[in-house]
Amino acid sequence: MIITLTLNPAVDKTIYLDDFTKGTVNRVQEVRKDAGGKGINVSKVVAKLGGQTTALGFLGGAPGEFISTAISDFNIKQDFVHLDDETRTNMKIVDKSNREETEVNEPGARVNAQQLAKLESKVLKIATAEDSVVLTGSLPPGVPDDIYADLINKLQAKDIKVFLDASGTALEEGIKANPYLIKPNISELETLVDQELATVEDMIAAAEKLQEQGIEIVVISRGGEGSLVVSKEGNFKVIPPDVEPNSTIGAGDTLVGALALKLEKEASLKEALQYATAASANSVTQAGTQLCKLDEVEELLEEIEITEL
Ligand SMILES: Nc1ncnc2c1ncn2[C@@H]1O[C@H](COP(=O)(O)OP(=O)(O)O)[C@@H](O)[C@H]1O
Ligand SMILES: O=P(O)(O)OC[C@H]1O[C@](O)(COP(=O)(O)O)[C@@H](O)[C@@H]1O
Repeated sequence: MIITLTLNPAVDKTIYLDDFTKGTVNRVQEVRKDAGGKGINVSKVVAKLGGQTTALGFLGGAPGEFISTAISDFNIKQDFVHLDDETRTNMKIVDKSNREETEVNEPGARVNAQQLAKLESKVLKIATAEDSVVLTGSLPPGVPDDIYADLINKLQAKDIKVFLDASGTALEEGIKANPYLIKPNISELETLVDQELATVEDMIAAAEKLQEQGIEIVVISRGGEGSLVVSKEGNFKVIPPDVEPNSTIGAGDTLVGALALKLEKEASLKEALQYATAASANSVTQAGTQLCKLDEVEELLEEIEITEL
């Protein structure tokens, strides 16, 4: 089973308008609300692709209830710690005139030490060596920067595979515990290695350093250009098909969720990359944070190009 941990869930409110202009009144044409936050999206992807998943994390107030109800419709098991403060709402602005996306993410509901300890004991109790755990997303106020490193150490001591997708200090601290797989995008990787990465060679070299340190698989996501992957099974360049984008929010979570699902089912890394790239390409064609659809993902499989580097 794929267990996800979302310390900072969000209701994703996506608004669509023409010619979004800062510093003036903008009139919205369409609005949609989705249950979001990185781990919750990963669970949605796993469930949509037919896998078993449990979502853990913190939820609070009416937005928390919205998320809980929405994900129960997706056949996702859930075991959240409830907070007094409200779960955040993140605004996603899609300008239809140029397809530009602007994200405005709130800091999230504050978590205290007792609530964090309760969540930590849940994940350590539920997860077994047959499971993979996905730790992902920003840290809400009150959570220490080394939380992911601490959890990775404890979970990996139980032979559990841990996937980490985070940014900034949470990622920098988290990789010290050498998770099984990380999925930085280019800017996250540049911050991590403190270096501009202009070419594919630079990106691969940066990922190889992380792999030598002990991370088994480094997937560098590159938006519409696909991904570069460094692993013991080889290094790969993966190119998605051209698709008509609607909202790219959640594409990274889709890549991670589909990879976790396929790798758990003992697909080769190359097969898992093909499937996850089809899933994330399909995800960008859907409105808001709806993510992918199984039948449409299967239709895209033959269009994925994978080259061994
Ligand atoms: N415009 C696009 N067309 C096709 N696939 C895309 C597009 N944008 C993103 N993807 C797929 O989604 C993956 C993750 O997207 P990316 O934007 O890099 O992640 P993140 O949202 O984490 O920054 C990419 O590696 C790619 O496979
Ligand atoms: O925890 P963060 O970094 O603020 O990100 C949360 C946001 O990221 C998302 O999970 C989307 O992430 P990706 O576009 O990177 O896949 C949204 O659902 C959510 O609003």
